[in-house]
Amino acid sequence: MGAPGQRRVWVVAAALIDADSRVLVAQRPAGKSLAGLWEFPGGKIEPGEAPEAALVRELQEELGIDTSIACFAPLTFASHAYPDFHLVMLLYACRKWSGQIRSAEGQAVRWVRLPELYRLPMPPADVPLVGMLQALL
Ligand SMILES: Nc1nc2c([nH]c(=O)n2[C@@H]2O[C@H](COP(=O)(O)OP(=O)(O)OP(=O)(O)O)[C@@H](O)[C@H]2O)c(=O)[nH]1
Repeated sequence: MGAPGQRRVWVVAAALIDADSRVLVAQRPAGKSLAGLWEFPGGKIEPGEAPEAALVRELQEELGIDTSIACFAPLTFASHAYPDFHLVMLLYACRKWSGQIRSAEGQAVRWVRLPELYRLPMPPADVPLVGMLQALL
């Protein structure tokens, strides 16, 4: 459990799923926390922002795609104590978007099948989420 009074950080992320049941992951860039690990695209919810609105914004900023609230199905969440903050991350499944996926912020992105996702190094908060994704696919 997180220490009492530990900073809580709210994050939204998407498991983008293509027609071949592959999932998109992005690599955290050098210089950031958890650099080199593969994560679901997304980011922090801003104060006063609805989670789904934050996800629409993050997917546009990071991948250049357009989504809407109707595209997101709640999948699962992570609640994980990092040394300096407690992460609560809402993960949505998304099979529908418009526009061509491109890495707008220079992150490496990859489409992976489930067995490969189990092998990729991911942030510790993400590890339990992969099993939930497997149940969906
Ligand atoms: N987008 C995303 N963030 C994740 C995942 N797993 C996970 O632990 N996180 C954490 O959630 C936070 C997301 O913040 P962010 O993406 O908006 O900001 P950031 O890279 O600048 O993070 P930083 O402030 O830690 O450097 C980061 O601390 C990141 O390490 C994930 O699968 N996707």
